[in-house]
Amino acid sequence: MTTNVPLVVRLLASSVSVANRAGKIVRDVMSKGELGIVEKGKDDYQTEADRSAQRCIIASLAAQYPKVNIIGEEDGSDNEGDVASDWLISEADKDVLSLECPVNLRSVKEEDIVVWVDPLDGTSEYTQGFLEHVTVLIGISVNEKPVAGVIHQPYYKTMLGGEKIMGRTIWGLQEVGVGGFTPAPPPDSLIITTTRSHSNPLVEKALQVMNAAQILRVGGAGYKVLQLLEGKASVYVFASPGCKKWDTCAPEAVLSAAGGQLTDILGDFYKYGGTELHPNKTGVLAAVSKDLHSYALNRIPQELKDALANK
Ligand SMILES: Nc1ncnc2c1ncn2[C@@H]1O[C@H](COP(=O)(O)O)[C@@H](O)[C@H]1OP(=O)(O)O
Ligand SMILES: [Mg+2]
Ligand SMILES: [Mg+2]
Ligand SMILES: [Mg+2]
Repeated sequence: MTTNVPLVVRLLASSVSVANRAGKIVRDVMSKGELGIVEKGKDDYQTEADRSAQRCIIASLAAQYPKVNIIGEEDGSDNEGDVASDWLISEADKDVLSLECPVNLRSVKEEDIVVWVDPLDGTSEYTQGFLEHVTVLIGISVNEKPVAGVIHQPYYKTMLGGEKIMGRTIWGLQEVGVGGFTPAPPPDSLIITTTRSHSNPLVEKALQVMNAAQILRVGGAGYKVLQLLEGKASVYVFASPGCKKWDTCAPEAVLSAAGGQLTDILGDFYKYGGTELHPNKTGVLAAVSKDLHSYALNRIPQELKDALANK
C-alpha cells in the first residue's frame, strides 16, 4: 500500500508522474505556437510553457505534500488562481513506488525536505527549436543534499511497435541508482559538454585548459547531465554564474546516484536548504566518475577559480 512506502520514495514516484504531465504541457504550448515569451533579464527568458509546467508541478506536489518546501524557478506562476483539474496529478509511478528506500532516508519527514523545480530547463533552446535539449527537472533534497531527482525529456522519441512515443523520464535515488533508461559507459577520449547560449571569456578559458578531444555545446543543465549518463560526454564544465539551485538539484541527484559527481568549479558541493541563495555563483563542474571529476578539477588553474570566487 502506498501509505507504507517511505515519504522520499512516494515523493519521487509522484514527481515522475508529475514531470510526465508537465512535459506534455511543454509540447502542447509549442504545438499551439503561442509561446508568450517574457524577457526576465539578459539572455534570460520565460515562456507560457515554463509558467504552466511550473503551476502543474507545484500544485500537484503541494496538494499531496503540504509541508514540503517547494521552490520553483518561475516567480509568481503558482499563485495565479485555480489550476485546471487535468493539471492536478495524483498518480505515482508504480516502478518507483516499489523501490527499497535507503535506510538513512526512511524516517525523513515533510518538514525536512526542500524540492527544487525547474519546469523547463533550456528555455533559450526551446524558443530556438533545439527541442531535444529541453528537460523538466524536479530535485528532492534532505538536509541540504540532493538525494533523489527526476529529469524528464519531453521531446525524446521512442518507437514502440511502429508507434512513436514522445518523452522519457529518468530518475535517480541515492544508494539505489538510476532508472528510466540504461546508462552507457563514458567515451574513450575526453569529451566535454558545455553551454551553447551563456558563454563568456571565463567559460572559454576553462574549456581551453581541459585539453579535450571534443567540445559539445548544448543547452540546459539537465540535458548536459543526460549526455554524461549516456556516454556522449565525460565532463560538464561551466565556469560562470548563471545556473541556479533548481538547475542543478535534480541533475546532481541523478548523477550521484549513478556514481558521478557535480560540484562548483572549486570542487565544493552546493547546498540545497530552503534558505540558500538561488544562484550557483561559482559555476558547475560535473563528471561521470569521481576520478574524472578530480582530473578536471586539477586542470582548472587557481587564478580562474579565484576569478569566479571573487565575482
Ligand atoms: N545567464 C543565465 N541566465 C539565466 N539562466 C541561466 C543563465 N546561465 C544558465 N542558466 C540556466 O542554466 C541552464 C543551463 O545553462 P546553459 O544551457 O547555458 O548551460 C540554462 O538552461 C538556464 O536554465 P533555464 O533554461 O531553466 O532558465
Ligand atoms: Mg529560466
Ligand atoms: Mg534551468
Ligand atoms: Mg527553467
